[in-house]
Amino acid sequence: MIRDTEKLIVCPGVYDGLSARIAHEVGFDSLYMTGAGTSASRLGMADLGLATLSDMRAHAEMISNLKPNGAPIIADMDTGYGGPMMVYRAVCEYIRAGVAGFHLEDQLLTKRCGHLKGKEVVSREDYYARIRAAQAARVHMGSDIVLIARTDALQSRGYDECVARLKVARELGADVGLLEGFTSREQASSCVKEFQGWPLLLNSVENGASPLITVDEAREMGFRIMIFSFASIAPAYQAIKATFERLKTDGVIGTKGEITPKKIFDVCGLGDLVDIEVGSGSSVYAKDNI
Ligand SMILES: C[C@](O)(C(=O)O)[C@H](CC(=O)O)C(=O)O
Repeated sequence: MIRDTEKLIVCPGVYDGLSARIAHEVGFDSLYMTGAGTSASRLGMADLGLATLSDMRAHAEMISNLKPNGAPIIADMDTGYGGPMMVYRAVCEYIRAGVAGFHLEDQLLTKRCGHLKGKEVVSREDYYARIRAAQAARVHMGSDIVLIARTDALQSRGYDECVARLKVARELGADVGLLEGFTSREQASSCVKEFQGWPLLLNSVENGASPLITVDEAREMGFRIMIFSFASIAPAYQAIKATFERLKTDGVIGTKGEITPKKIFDVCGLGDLVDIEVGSGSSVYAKDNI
């Protein structure tokens, strides 16, 4: 998609099957599987490098295959989960899982969310080794999976170091760049100019380390992909907590009447599943009997 359009691709962050289904229901062209959200939903753990390749790959595979041939999924690949061999393996696994694009960063394996303090990055050479391994994997697999080079060096090493790292990542074959945690709009805008002709991705984390930049502003600046990492996990937290509090105090959940169990199952593909069953000649799940 990034190779076929000049438009800004807007990806809501999804963290589980239901949030991915809701993104499909609303009709987004592309989705982002957040690592922070995967860690929270799959492990119940903070985004501190605890999710393994197996956790991430399994989650990405489930989300990517909810709608085969549907909106492509960009998935977080964190640090690549080890040295170059492991990065190579991670990319091969994401390709087999049906992921359309992934971002690979330069934080230490003991990483943390890009919007926390105290981030450290590996040396330039170690980072480039990760990018080379990722590039080799997709070449060997004959895959067009999109390689997004991310740097988290801004906090500890400054803007110029980020630009230097991304320039080499571009030379090594990365399709897209991601400078994590811009501290101002001016910085975000000048970064796009710096890399004119090479697509940049903007990670929007409301209430995170960066100023709020709207989709229109990002488009105006020239970003080509925008992900909203917390677009489902933050509102889910808010809504679930408010509901649980109501349950505790009032003894009811209080959901609107139209939110029936069937409504939720419809969002989760009930119609398509029944079509498969009926089309196969079975009447167990007939349309008028469910
Ligand atoms: C983009 C990110 O990698 C994610 O997991 O969604 C996180 C988001 C976050 O935790 O704020 C990141 O920016 O590191």
